[in-house]
Amino acid sequence: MIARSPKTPGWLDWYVNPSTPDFRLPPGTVDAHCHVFGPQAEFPFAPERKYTPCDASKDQLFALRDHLGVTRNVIVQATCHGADNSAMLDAVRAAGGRARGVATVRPDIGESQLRELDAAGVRGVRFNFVKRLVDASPKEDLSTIAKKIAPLGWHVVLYFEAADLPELEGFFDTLPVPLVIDHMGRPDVTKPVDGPEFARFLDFAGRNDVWVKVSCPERLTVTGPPALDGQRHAYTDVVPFARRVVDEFPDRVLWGTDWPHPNLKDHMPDDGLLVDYVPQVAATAELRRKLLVDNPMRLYWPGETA
Ligand SMILES: O=C(O)c1cc(C(=O)O)oc(=O)c1
Repeated sequence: MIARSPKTPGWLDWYVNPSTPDFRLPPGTVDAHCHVFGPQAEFPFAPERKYTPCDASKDQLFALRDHLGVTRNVIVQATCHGADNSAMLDAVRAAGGRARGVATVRPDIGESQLRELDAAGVRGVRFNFVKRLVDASPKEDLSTIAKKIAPLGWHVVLYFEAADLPELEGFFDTLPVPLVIDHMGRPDVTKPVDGPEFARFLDFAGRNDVWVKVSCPERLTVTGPPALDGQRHAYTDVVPFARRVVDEFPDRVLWGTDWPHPNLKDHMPDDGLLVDYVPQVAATAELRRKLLVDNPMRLYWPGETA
């Protein structure tokens, strides 16, 4: 019997019964950033984790996928599972080709283990620099991992805060694989969209083989509103930032729900509203097709048709 840990105080569970979005996702849409948590009784959380979440199982993720009209998922290893990828892999395998995974691995991982992950559907590893989520990994270890995954054609998913980009950028430039940036590099949306901090991010994102997820308006918003109670156009302060990224890099942007939304303390988004956010940031049908279908297919299912 596995001892169950209580949730982190103040933890908000994912939104039950999300609304049906007004915006209909195009067929073949990929939710390119979501997670599973446990269930804890089957897949215990890592001892080194910084939070203990609620359970968020693969079946609950697949139910959300079907409700929203999503076709495929990219399931990103959540930090609460450390480098034990079992829950993520179990979900990817169960999706029968309709999911890919992004793993967390240690630098001593062997080639055969990497090949096993690849066969299961993993296409990248995640490097996390957000201090409230992980203890810092030595850069040499991350470089070792990047070198090991390069022959598989994988990429590195980077999660960092905008304020840390100047210090990290030089290191990112040394990584020999495509880079995928979580949550738009977490801009401070109280700063101007044409100000120096976001300009620096756009400059970095403009390099070859850098992809950007225009995800997590619910996490980046300052003014909100939380957009419950029938509001359909939520998170308006984040829209100009995401729109700018979509307009500048239409062929290298990705969208995801971030379900089950770890560590949100003030409100839990209705995932239906996160779908209705899409047409606000991708203004034309062509931009939306690239963001939702063509780009993630090229990165995660190359050679397959949506
Ligand atoms: O901002 C966060 O708290 C967060 C955490 C995790 C994780 O714990 O893996 O993933 C995310 O995409 C976002």
